Amino acid sequence: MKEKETPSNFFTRLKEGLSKTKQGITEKVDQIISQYQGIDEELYEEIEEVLITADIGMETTIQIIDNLKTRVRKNKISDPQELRSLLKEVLYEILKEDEEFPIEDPCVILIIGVNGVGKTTSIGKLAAQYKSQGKSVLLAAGDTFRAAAVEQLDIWANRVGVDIIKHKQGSDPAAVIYDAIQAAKARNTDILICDTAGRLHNKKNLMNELEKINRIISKEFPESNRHTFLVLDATTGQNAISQAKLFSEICDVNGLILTKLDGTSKGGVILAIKSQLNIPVRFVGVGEGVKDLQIFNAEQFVDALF
Ligand SMILES: Nc1nc2c(ncn2[C@@H]2O[C@H](COP(=O)(O)OP(=O)(O)OP(=O)(O)O)[C@@H](O)[C@H]2O)c(=O)[nH]1
Repeated sequence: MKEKETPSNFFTRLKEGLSKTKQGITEKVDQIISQYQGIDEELYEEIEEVLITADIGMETTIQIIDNLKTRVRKNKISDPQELRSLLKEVLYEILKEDEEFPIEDPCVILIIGVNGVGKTTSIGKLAAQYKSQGKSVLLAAGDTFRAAAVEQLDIWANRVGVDIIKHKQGSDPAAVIYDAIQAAKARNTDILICDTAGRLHNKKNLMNELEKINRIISKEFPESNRHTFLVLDATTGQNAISQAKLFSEICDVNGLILTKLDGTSKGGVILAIKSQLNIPVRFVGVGEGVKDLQIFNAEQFVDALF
């Protein structure tokens, strides 16, 4: 029997996916707190160490500790046990979303990111989600560089039951996007999701390629709503931040998909990403299953951690 998707099993999957990050942050903080009778500088230092080792990064950790201290002072708190809920508040403040995130049809979503971060899988999962919401979805196999990329996307298209526009390996990605746009317009497709190659070591080429693709979308599909989502692999920790910085220099990234949060204790990197780069996290990947890509919700995320 097919499992029915309810908010509670959605949250359970998020919670399970974040269990290692929880062990690395919250459970360690709990252990430390339990050893203290009062709040002093040593306690803050121990918490600071936990946050840094959980890949939250120095800058963001300092910000968190400062906020924590301010709240302790303001609320005249002396019991270390109360630090827990204050820390939860501080993390929520960093992660909370203030923008709405509408996907209005027709829409073109460009998926960018280096190889192996989970681009193809995320495209498949997104396609499945939108399809289940009754949207028509078309995929464009714009990663013509890597041998198996088109094949992999094709497998996802079949699995999900959506159409795909593909050319031979080595062909011009911009030509694939051009054809996909014509097909999307002719078929009245709601959402066109485009894969791209992630050759970050060749920054100039990548920049040219993305510029060309963007020019084609602007010219051929000006009426479309556009999103560029950068896919980052949470298991790479601080490396994910460098990738985000580099990609934002190359093009306008207006959303992040943070994958593989399950199986890593480095999920704290999401806090560094949110506070250091001004790019909203839109989706989080918490498993390999088709339903394991969730719209990011700060409140749920923090609840799952505590
Ligand atoms: N555990 C887990 N695995 C994931 C998640 N997202 C993707 N993966 C796995 O990560 C691996 C790489 O994913 P791909 O989608 O092939 O990555 P890609 O970025 O498209 O890579 P290239 O096609 O090489 O550019 C696959 O084995 C996926 O199943 C996730 O959220 N959790």
